[in-house]
Amino acid sequence: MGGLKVLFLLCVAAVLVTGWTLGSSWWWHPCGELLALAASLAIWRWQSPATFDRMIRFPLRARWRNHRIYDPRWDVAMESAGLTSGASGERAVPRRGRVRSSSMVDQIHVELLPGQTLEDFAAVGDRLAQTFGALDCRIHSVLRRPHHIEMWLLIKEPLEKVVAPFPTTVADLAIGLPVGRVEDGRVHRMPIIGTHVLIVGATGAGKGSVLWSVLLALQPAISGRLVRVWAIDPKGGMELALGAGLFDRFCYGDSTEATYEETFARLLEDAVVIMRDRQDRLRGIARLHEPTTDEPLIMVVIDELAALTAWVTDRNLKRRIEGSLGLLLSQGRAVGVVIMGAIQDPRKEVLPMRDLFPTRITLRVNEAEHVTLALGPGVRARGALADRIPEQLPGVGYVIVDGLAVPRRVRFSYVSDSDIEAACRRHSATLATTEAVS
Ligand SMILES: Nc1ncnc2c1ncn2[C@@H]1O[C@H](COP(=O)(O)OP(=O)(O)OP(=O)(O)O)[C@@H](O)[C@H]1O
Repeated sequence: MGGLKVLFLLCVAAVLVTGWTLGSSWWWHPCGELLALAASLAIWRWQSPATFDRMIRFPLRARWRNHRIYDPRWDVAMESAGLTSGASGERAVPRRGRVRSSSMVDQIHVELLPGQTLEDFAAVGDRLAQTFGALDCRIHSVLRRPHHIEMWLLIKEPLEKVVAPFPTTVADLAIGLPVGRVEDGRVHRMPIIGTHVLIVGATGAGKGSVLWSVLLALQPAISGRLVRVWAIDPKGGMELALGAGLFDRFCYGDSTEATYEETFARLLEDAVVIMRDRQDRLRGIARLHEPTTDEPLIMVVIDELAALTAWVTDRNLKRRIEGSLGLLLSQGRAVGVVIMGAIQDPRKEVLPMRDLFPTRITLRVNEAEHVTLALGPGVRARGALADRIPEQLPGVGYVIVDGLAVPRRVRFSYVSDSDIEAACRRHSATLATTEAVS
């Protein structure tokens, strides 16, 4: 902020000095001042576009849009969306507060009328967007103000740009891995310790990019031996094989093995053994396991969960796999044995234990019902319209975040093959250095 103040003072000084030096005649004075002001603003914008936008461009834009769009259309919009109350003539209209703008979104603070809820606004989001000429209208709750909401009117699709992977360090493991961009421009951090992650999405929705965003972000912790990844890729290794160098164990359903599901069952059973062992040692000592090099976090990554829960034909194997998965999902996270799995079809008959995943991400799905199945009842009504994500936006999805009533829309990083290869190289280099030192 210090730099900003200096910049601002420099601009003011430039205006005064130029105005004073050029203003030798009565008409030059205002012209000189104006010219100097314009020049100062141009320099400001050139030198620090982010602060210029935040302090000058966006506040002016908010005022302009409020004056041109929201002021004249507000009452009509509320009336036509059925958000007013009382008899005609003395209609009560929800009060509009401050408007904030960015280049993509207008955010309007609204005070609810007695008896109104956030869901009332979310249910008519389409109408509000249409009336205000926006692409979409999303409703957010306001922290510690249960009678207020924030309307987000999307002027441009904020998640259109592909997101590059974020650089990470071992410290990110504790604070949440940076894996995507939220529609308000912030970085989305995903907690990994103490949770299981379920990724739901139709084919081509970008489930692979979520898996890889997490794995890539974990690379420093994997290289630091704080995390060990056990990967299962039932699609013959097509999705995960490129990053096999990062994994401690990798099962991919080798076609030469008649019962390759046996290897999946064994991997899960081994994870259960570690879980049991840790339970015995941690009982009465700690309630949540903290990863160390001696006791790392074990993350079991499963690319297509349905191949383990629904498509296994051998009854005995199916029972073994389901038994282990159930145990890991219900007891593993406290002792540092967690699961991250992707699936296309979230129905109960395909994934009976889906409610045991505390972190759930829904990318584009084909049916509205899949949103409710994946994220829980009422979440779609609060804005998680995953069935309406266009096919042109792979990697975009909704995430439920602890403490937020409204689902968060995120675009996950796009991880290319060369990003994965580079992560494997970094990992090998770190291991080689560690071995050379010890
Ligand atoms: N985050 C992203 N940003 C930009 N493009 C992406 C992103 N994620 C995926 N894509 C694009 O979408 C395509 C499909 O992605 P991906 O293979 O990850 O989908 P999927 O859900 O795993 O599909 P399937 O279930 O068929 O394996 C990719 O080839 C990639 O080009």
